[in-house]
Amino acid sequence: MLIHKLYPYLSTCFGGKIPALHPFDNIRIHSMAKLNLVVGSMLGASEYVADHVASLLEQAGHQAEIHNPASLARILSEPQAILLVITSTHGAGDVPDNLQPFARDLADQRPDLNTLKYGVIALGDRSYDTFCQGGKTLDRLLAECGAARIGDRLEIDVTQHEIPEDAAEAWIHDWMALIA
Ligand SMILES: Cc1cc2nc3c(=O)[nH]c(=O)nc-3n(C[C@H](O)[C@H](O)[C@H](O)COP(=O)(O)O)c2cc1C
Repeated sequence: MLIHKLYPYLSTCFGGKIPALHPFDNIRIHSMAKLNLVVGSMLGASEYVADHVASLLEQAGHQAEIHNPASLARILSEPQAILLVITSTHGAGDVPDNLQPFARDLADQRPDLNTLKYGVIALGDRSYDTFCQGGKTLDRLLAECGAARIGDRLEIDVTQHEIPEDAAEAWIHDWMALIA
């Protein structure tokens, strides 16, 4: 707020050519969010991405909690929190084993998720016909239950990104602007 104290003096020095300041011009206002990061991983790559994304979210002032394995009941208990699914694909387009109970409960229970907002980071290998199918399946299930996706789904081709965290980092900065 020092600039506001100095404004009359500076304005005089520069012949009154400094534009008037709004009292809140030097205060950045953005809201902080609680995010639940739900992880699907067999070999660890998606877990590394989740850890990295969680620390970037926290550096930006948000609250990030990693759920691995995730419980649908626990996620439903915080409908105001934003859900971020970070999952790979295994088998022939399958959701990783640790995320299967969550996906199965969503498919069976079909909860009303009209107030839930979510994002998806999908890891996969483009040489499979079922590229990123795990992430696509979670995306479809959440949308079918009425949840609203924020931004586009990120699909990381691990054959093109030796360090998937780098692709996630580039994406999360834009995505954070959408949740602020
Ligand atoms: C046995 C096996 C099956 C896979 N099946 C698919 C697939 O169907 N679609 C796809 O996009 N990627 C597939 N992948 C690639 C993985 O999704 C990719 O390696 C990912 O980085 C693994 O992440 P994770 O370590 O978090 O499990 C498969 C990988 C393995 C080892």
